[in-house]
Amino acid sequence: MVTVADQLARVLAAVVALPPHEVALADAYDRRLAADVRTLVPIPAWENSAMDGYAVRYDDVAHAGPDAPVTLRIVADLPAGSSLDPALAPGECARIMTGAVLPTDADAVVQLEHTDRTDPMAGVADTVTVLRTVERGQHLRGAGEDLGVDALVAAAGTTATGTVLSALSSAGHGSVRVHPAPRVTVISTGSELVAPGAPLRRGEIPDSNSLLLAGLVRRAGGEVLAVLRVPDEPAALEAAIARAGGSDVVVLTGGVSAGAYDPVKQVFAGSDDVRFASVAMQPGKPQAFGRLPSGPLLFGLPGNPVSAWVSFHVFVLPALLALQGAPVSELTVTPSRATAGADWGTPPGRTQYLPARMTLVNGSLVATPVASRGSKSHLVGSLAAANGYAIVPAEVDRVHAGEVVDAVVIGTDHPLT
Ligand SMILES: Nc1nc2c(c(=O)[nH]1)N[C@H]1C(S)=C(S)[C@@H](COP(=O)(O)OP(=O)(O)OC[C@H]3O[C@@H](n4cnc5c(N)ncnc54)[C@H](O)[C@@H]3O)O[C@H]1N2
Ligand code: MOO
Repeated sequence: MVTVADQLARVLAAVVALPPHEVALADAYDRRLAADVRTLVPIPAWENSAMDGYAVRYDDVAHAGPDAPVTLRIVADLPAGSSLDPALAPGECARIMTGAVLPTDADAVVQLEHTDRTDPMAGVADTVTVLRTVERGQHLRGAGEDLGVDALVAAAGTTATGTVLSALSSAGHGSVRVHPAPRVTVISTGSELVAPGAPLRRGEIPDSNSLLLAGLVRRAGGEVLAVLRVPDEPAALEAAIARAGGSDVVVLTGGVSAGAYDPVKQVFAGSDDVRFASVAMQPGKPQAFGRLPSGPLLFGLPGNPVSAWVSFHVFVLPALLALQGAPVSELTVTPSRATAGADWGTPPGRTQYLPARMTLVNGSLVATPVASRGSKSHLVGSLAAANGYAIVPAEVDRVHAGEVVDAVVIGTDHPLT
């Protein structure tokens, strides 16, 4: 048997990030940046007002107060977006709105509540009386006070969230180079599989892996090109694989162990392209991985649903992230320490990946098996409650409630509570 680390190393050695392309910011959501992005314009772009009020010369209002009101002549009105730069002589000011560029001659803003013109809808008067003094520079937002020109906004590998894209747009960018979404074909093999909801004849079961894997692929940033279901016949599998030629990744389930009708084994027997491995993990022992001559990476995951779920997180997810340009540091998860919420048994000689409900109890992580029968690979019903998994070393025979274990929070399925 090979170790999980060796199998993952084999997978990652075969993956290079997909070639980047330039897309409009609005089309970049959830993609990874292909290069560091720096500011083209400062943020803020202009020195501007933080308040609705009056742009003044500080010296005019330095001594203003309730007992010493200062009346100024209003010579301009500056809404946000105005390109005007009115000259202000001593005793003059401009009405200004939040976000409008400060006139070159002004060096402070008096908010309108501190004048006798408190009604913003009343139109611009000829004069305004300032009833309170300000600091020099008060209510100004300096050009570049957040980020100057040529400052780093987001590093290569960052995911383009709405937050990141808003920063890139503010930095003067309209488009950005990103790695595309990996295109993935999901293939379920098994003559026992029928469409969800179809009545079951003796021996048949619903094909649940198709939905499982298509969902996980999308969550991981992949684009699901096709979801195919094929019987345990090599010719049918070969036809499905031929259809998947335009994909970056093919994820197959089933047919990778020792069964008499396991088509994946039959199709790739003796192939240099796709290799089979017994990995020292439970679930997830039988694995196939390689690159098809037509280009796509191929993952042959065990058909048992929990095995497929675990195998996805351990091997396919890191590959999908690497294809999208995620930094190396994100490709291997560093488990958290969690307290076991119950006793459970573990398999001999294999690292256990136990689907768990992760919760926070008094601020500390607790990992509780989602199935009373532990990590058995067919327990697909209880998998719906999992939001993480515990990782138990091969040499541990049994986990007792209260012991500390390694665990990974997947998090997005059920928030930690
Ligand atoms: N003699 C041996 N038998 C098995 C071994 C072994 O080493 N020697 N390994 C066992 C382990 S461990 C696993 S895991 C499974 C993996 O089997 P396969 O990948 O060949 O998968 P299948 O036999 O096709 O199916 C296994 C199981 O999963 C169900 N299944 C398959 N596809 C789906 C699907 N799309 N949706 C829902 N359920 C699915 C299938 O009906 C089987 O019950 O092999 C063990 N056997
Ligand atoms: O390794 Mo299998 O994946 O135990 O069920």
